Amino acid sequence: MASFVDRVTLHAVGGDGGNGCVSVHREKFKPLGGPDGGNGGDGGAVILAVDPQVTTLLDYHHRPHRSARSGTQGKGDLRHGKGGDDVVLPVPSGTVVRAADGEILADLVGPGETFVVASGGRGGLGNAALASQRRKAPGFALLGEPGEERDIVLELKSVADVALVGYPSAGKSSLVAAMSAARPKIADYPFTTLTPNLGVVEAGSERFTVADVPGLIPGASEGRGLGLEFLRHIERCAVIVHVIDCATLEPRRDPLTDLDVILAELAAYAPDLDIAGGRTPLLERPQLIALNKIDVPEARELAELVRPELEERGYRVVEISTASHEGLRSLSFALAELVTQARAAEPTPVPARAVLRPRAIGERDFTVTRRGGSDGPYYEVLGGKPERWVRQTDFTNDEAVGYLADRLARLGVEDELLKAGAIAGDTVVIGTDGVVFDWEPTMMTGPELLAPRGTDVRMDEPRRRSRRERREAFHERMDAKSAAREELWTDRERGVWTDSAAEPVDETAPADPPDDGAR
Ligand SMILES: Nc1nc2c(ncn2[C@@H]2O[C@H](COP(=O)(O)OP(=O)(O)OP(=O)(O)O)[C@@H](O)[C@H]2O)c(=O)[nH]1
Ligand SMILES: [Mg+2]
Repeated sequence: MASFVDRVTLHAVGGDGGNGCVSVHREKFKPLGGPDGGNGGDGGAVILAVDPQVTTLLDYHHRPHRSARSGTQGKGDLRHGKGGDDVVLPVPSGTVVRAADGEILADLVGPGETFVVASGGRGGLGNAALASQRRKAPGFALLGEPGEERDIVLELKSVADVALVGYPSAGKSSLVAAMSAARPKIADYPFTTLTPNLGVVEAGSERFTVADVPGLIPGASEGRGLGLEFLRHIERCAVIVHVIDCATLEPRRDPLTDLDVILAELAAYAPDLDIAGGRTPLLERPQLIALNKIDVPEARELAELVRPELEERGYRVVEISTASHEGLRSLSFALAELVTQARAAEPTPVPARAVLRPRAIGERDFTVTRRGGSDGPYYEVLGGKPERWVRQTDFTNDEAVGYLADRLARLGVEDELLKAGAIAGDTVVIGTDGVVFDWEPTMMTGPELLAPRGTDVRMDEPRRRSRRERREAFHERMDAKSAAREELWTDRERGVWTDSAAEPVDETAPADPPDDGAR
């Protein structure tokens, strides 16, 4: 028996970005040729795309690891690296993408819908691209970033207007085959159908899709007989048709009990409320009963027997035979009517798309947090740019490390570190992967540490004091001087004379702190 697959875990890895190149132009009689290292190519991404031709996730069950190619390195003479090609994985419409923890990342409904599972790393800039007025010949290049790596769960929830539900072998697949051009597998053993078969039905001017859900058995809502997997497919269908086998010879089964069993299962199943079309409880959707196999005489008798009772319960009942095609016409017109009503009630029964979470962290922002570690406090810097820049840095190259420091300072990371209370020598961790630094502020002199970057207390003109203030200061100095002198004389009289007392107060002390070579 083929394995039942409409839920798979996919491991996707984006391609790495190629490294930038460090190179200097060489030409005869041109000694200073300038930098000409090319950029690395970007890595390819792994992308899911809805493809109407694809109906199952079976491929990903067989090959769950998918990765895109890396970009190549830049080369001298301004040759840029080649980008890695994206890997586009076709998935059926109705594929729900979840993170490993179950959170819904995307709901892919309708052709052309895409979702980037793992983006490729950016290529690093070569030294030509890093050259600027200030830095004419960079002796370094940026590293390519590693590609993103992500595990996701793909789940197929079929998208159709009508879902056919019922016991195994009730004739659901036969009905799809009889009403549409679809040719599903039909056999007289239970669970022939493992993934839904989709067919397009035309009734007059109406067109709608019908899906046969794999057979349901008692306990399906608790997971018996893969029931939960099967029930999932009904979530998005607007109309439900109960296909009931009137010719079954199994003991303890008759149309009425069969219906009750299935209804109980549908009632017990609580669908996801966060996907497209999953908002109405299953049993509140329009339903119709198809009593099947009336080409068998006993079945026709039974159908006629139970029909009034079902109608009494409020159901619309159609007697059909997928073998003789009896009743199929009236069934498809009845369905067309229900589908039209459902579409009118909810203008978009299947919303084109619901990507429920926008992509990752904002690029501009970063945070600096002081944390207590086992060996003393450290400062954690998180944010798209700082983390990316660290990944791009070749730490064996001092110039590259200096460039990183400049970039971080320009972004304001140093200011924030100062504000958070960091001092030189403190441990700074950038990114969740934890690249650890002993922080050395780019300028190490005193005043800069006391004031934010770009402001230097030494540059601040001291305020010119008012005449009164100056006079007061003068008097203060004079008072101090005479007091000191008096003290000196009294000390002399007592016969104590010390060198230090000889210089009581330095009158010439400037108002500003002395420039004692702090630079
Ligand atoms: N006589 C008769 N046999 C039918 C009719 N419809 C289906 N069958 C038979 O019933 C058996 C089961 O049919 P399927 O269409 O595979 O049933 P199913 O409901 O899709 O079954 P699962 O996929 O196992 O859930 C097959 O042997 C069919 O030939 C009918 O109208 N009359
Ligand atoms: Mg079937």
